[in-house]
Amino acid sequence: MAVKLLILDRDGVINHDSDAYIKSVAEWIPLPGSIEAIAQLSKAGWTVAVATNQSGIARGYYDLATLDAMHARLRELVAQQGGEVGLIVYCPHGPDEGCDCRKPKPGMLRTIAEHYGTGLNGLWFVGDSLSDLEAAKAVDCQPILVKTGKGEKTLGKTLPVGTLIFDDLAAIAAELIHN
Ligand SMILES: O=P(O)(O)OC[C@@H](O)[C@H]1O[C@@H](OP(=O)(O)O)[C@@H](O)[C@@H](O)[C@@H]1O
Ligand SMILES: [Mg+2]
Ligand SMILES: [Zn+2]
Repeated sequence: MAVKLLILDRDGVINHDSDAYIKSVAEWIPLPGSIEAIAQLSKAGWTVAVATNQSGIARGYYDLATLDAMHARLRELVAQQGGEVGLIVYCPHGPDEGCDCRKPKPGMLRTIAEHYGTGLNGLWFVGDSLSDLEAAKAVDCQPILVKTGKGEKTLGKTLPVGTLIFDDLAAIAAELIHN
C-alpha cells in the first residue's frame, strides 16, 4: 500500500511569500484554500509534512521562537478545521554555510522519510521554487510545482523532467483525495 505522505514547501505553497522574507507571525498569511486543503488531506488519511528553507534565521531577520510561533499558528489553523500537520523540518542556515539541509539539497526530505520509516521514491514534494523541484529530483521524489508564490516565475525556468504542475495546494488536495 502506497504511503500517504505528502511533503510541502512552506513559503509560496502554504502561505504567501515575500522577497523581504516572512519575518513575523503577522506576516505569515495562509494562501487561499491552503489550510482547508491540508485539513482535508489529513482527514482523508494523509500525513502532511513540511520542508522549508529559513535562511532568514541565519540572516538575523527573525529568531527561532518567531519561526516556532509561525508553525504553531499553522498547526492551530489546521486543527480548527479538524486536521493536523505532521513533521515540520526547516533549514536555518545561510546559503554559504554548506549545510546538508538547505534545498536544493535533499537533506530535509531524507529526514522526513526517515521519521516516517518510508522510502522517498515517488513521494510527492510540492514547491514553488526550482530549488524545491531539484531537491525532489535528487532523491527520486515526484517534483510538484504550484503556481502560487514564486511558482509562476519558476514556470519560466527549465524544470526537472517529470515535474507535475498544479494551480495551488487546493488543486493538489483534490487530485490526491479524489483519485
Ligand atoms: O519556500 P521556503 O523554502 O518555505 O522558504 C523560502 C524563504 O526561506 C525565503 O527564501 C529566500 O531565499 P534564500 O534563502 O535567501 O536563497 C527568498 O526566496 C525569500 O523570498 C523567501 O521568503
Ligand atoms: Mg517556497
Ligand atoms: Zn541547513
